[in-house]
Amino acid sequence: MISVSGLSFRRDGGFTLRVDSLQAADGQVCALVGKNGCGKSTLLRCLAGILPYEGSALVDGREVRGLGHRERARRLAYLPQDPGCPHMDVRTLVSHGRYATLGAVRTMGERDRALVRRAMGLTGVWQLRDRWLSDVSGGELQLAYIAMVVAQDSGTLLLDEPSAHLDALRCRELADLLRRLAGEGLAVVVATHDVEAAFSSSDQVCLMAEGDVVARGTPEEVAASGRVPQALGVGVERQEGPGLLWGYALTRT
Ligand SMILES: Nc1ncnc2c1ncn2[C@@H]1O[C@H](COP(=O)(O)OP(=O)(O)OP(=O)(O)O)[C@@H](O)[C@H]1O
Repeated sequence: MISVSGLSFRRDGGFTLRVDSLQAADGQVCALVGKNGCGKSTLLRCLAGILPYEGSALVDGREVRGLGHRERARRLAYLPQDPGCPHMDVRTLVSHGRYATLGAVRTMGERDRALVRRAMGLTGVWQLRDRWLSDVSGGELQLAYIAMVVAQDSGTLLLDEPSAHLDALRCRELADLLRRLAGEGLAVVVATHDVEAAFSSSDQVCLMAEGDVVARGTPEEVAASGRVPQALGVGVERQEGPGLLWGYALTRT
């Protein structure tokens, strides 16, 4: 669980992130949405303990910046926007999700191997497990990274643009996976430009603009807030009917 109060972070260039209050409860998916440069990644990096924020960001009631590396990895799994393409195969990358919790010898036990297998199964990369990362597609690489943070088996997932390279069907499958993980008790915070998915498949939407949270609540509340067109440059509208992929669609403002 994540609980933010009075958090701020100021960059040298003048950008300031200000989040008065934000809760991401266990069992819930919280989506951060907003235009390029509004501060989604900056907020996630603060929550991950990477940026030196002021104010408070608690994970499971403990201040993030005060946590040691292992304790943080046990409680939080963070997937950055562009994690890179290291020289290793898919299975090794996914296994990295376990490393922070291994002992000094760094040997995986049966539970670790089971978590890695399960994460590869859930994300659909099991059949790619022996492929080099340089030899998989952009979307497959993205899924391998998602498997890595799922394998970490922490209570909170912080995901920065996890659907960025995924095709339309896999975006839907990812949304279902995040819901499933939340159903298992995880708190999931996801920064995304997939606005339809964010509104259709999250418990809470956090709408950001220029470093501020301008609306926060259930998708229905945020959609009805009147703040979406200015913050996103597009509107969102509930849609109903058989065969639709998402419950919300984008509209022109
Ligand atoms: N390393 C950095 N040094 C200086 N300024 C930065 C750095 N990273 C981001 N910024 C600036 O901080 C602001 C917020 O950036 P951030 O990456 O948090 O936005 P974002 O909402 O995640 O954007 P996007 O949707 O494009 O990924 C922007 O003005 C950006 O230019």
